[in-house]
Amino acid sequence: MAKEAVKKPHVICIPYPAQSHISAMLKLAKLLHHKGFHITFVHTEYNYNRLLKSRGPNSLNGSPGFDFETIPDGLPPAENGDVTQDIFQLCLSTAKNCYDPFCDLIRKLNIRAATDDDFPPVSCIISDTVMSIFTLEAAEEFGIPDVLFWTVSAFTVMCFLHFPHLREQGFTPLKDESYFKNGYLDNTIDWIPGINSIRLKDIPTIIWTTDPKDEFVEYLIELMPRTHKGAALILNTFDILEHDILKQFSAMMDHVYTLGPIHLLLTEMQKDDHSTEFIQSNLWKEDDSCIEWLNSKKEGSVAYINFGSITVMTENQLVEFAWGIANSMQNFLWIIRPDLVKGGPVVLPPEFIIATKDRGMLATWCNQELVLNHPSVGVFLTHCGWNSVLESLSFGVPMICWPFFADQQTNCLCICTYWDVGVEIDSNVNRKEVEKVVIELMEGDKGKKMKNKALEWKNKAEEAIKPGGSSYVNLDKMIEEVLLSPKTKSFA
Ligand SMILES: O=c1ccn([C@@H]2O[C@H](COP(=O)(O)OP(=O)(O)O[C@H]3O[C@H](CO)[C@@H](O)[C@H](O)[C@H]3O)[C@@H](O)[C@H]2O)c(=O)[nH]1
Repeated sequence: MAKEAVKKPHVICIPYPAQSHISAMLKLAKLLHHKGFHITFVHTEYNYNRLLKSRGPNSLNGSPGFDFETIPDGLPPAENGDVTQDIFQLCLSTAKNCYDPFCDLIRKLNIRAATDDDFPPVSCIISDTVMSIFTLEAAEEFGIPDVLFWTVSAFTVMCFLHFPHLREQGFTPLKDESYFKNGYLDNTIDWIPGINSIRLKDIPTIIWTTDPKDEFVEYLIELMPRTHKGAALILNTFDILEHDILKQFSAMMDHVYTLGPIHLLLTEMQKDDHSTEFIQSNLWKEDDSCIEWLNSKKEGSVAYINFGSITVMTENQLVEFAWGIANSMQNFLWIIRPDLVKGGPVVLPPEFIIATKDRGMLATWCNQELVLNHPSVGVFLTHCGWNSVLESLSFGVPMICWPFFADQQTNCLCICTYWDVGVEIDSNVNRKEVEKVVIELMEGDKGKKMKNKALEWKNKAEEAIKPGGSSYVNLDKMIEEVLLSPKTKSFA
C-alpha cells in the first residue's frame, strides 16, 4: 500500500504514425517525462522497424520511466519497408484495426503494474486527435481521460471543425472535376468563427473530392467532432500567433492548451535535464555533413529547400525547381527524400549537378531544426507542413511557399497574408518564377522586410516558451487541471 501511493502518474502517448506527428508527440512525451510522468510511447510495428534501421536500437531502449511499445497498423507489409505509407489508407486502417491491440496493450501494462511495485498503472491517454477514432473508446473502457493533440495550427483545426457544415451546405463534395478549374474554389465563405473571409481554395484540401461516397470523407465526418470529446485539447501553436482563432476556441471548449512551439519549449526544459535527449524520432537517417557544409557558408547566404516527409512531385516539377534554384546563382541545401518523385526514382539532370557543384549540397534527410537555426540559412523553400512553418518562424527564417495538400494551403495563407513572412509560388512550378522569388527573398528589399518580420516572430515565440510565457505556463496548467485532476488520481 505504501509503495502504491508513491507511484508516478503514467501517460500512454499514441501519435498518428507519420513522421511529423510522431516527432511532435515525442516532444510532448519528453516534456511530461521531465515533469515526473511515467511515459509509454506507442509506435506502429512498421515505424518501430524504420527507427531501428535509421537510428539503431539504442534510441529505442528508452530511459528510466520512458518505455516504447508497439501495435500493428493493420496495413499489409510495404514492399519497401522504408517509405512513407499512404496516409489516407493509414487513417482508415488504424481506425479499423487499432482498438483491440491498443486495449490489449493497456491491459498488459496494468497487469504489470499490479505485480511490479515500481511500475504505475496507466492513468491517462494522450492521443493524436487522428487516433481518437479508437482511443476515446479505449479511455472510456479503462475509466481514464484521453487528452487530444492536434499537430496542426489552430486555424486549420477551426476549419476542420467546420468540415461537417461545409458538407451540409453543399461545398463538398465538388460536383465534378471541372470545379477545380472554373474558379469555383475562389468563392469565399465568412461564417467560420475567427476567420473573416476565406476562399474555398485556402481551406484544407480535405474538401476537394468529387465522390459523394468517398470513404475518407465519411471517416472525417466521424473524426472531426471528436475534437470536442477529449478531456482536453493540446495545440502546437502559441497564443500571440493565433490570437483571434484561439479566442474562439476558448469560447467553444473548456480545456484548450497551447504549448508551442513545442520544439522550443522542449529545448527550454532540457537545459537542465538531458535524460531523454538521445531518444529521437527521425525515420530517415540524418546526414550530419549538412551542418559542416553550412558552417563553411556566409551568414544568410543559403537557400534551404525541403518538402517534408509526405509531399511528392512529378519529375518535371523536380527539374523546374532544380533549374530555378541553379539559375538564381544562390547557395542551396536541398533535401531530397528517396521517395520524393511520384512513382519513380529521383533523377536530377547531370548538367544541373555540374553547374551547381560549388554552391549546392544535396542530401536525403537532415536535422531540420539544426539547419533552420543555422545562421547561414537565409530563406526556406517549403511545402508549408505545420511543423516546418513553426520551426521556420521560431528561428526567424522567411519562407517561399509551395503548398502541396492537406493544411498546407491554409498555412501558406497565414504565412503570406497574416504573418507577412513569405511568398507563394504557383503550384504549376516554373523555373523562371523560382529563380525570381529566390533572388527576391535572398537579396531584395522584400526579403529584408520579411526577414525582419520573421525575427519579430522568433522573439515572440521565445517569449511564449520562457518562464512566465503562455506556453510555459500552459504546460503546468494542463498537468494540474487535467492530467493530475481528481479523476486521474482516483484511477491511479
Ligand atoms: O530532412 C528533414 C525533413 C523534415 N524534418 C522534420 O520533419 C517534420 C516535417 O513536418 P511538417 O513540416 O509538418 O511536414 P509533413 O511531414 O509533410 O507533415 C504532415 O503533417 C503535418 C502535421 O503534423 C501537416 O501540417 C502537414 O501538412 C503534413 O504533410 C519537421 O518537424 C521537420 O523538422 C527533418 O527533421 N528533416
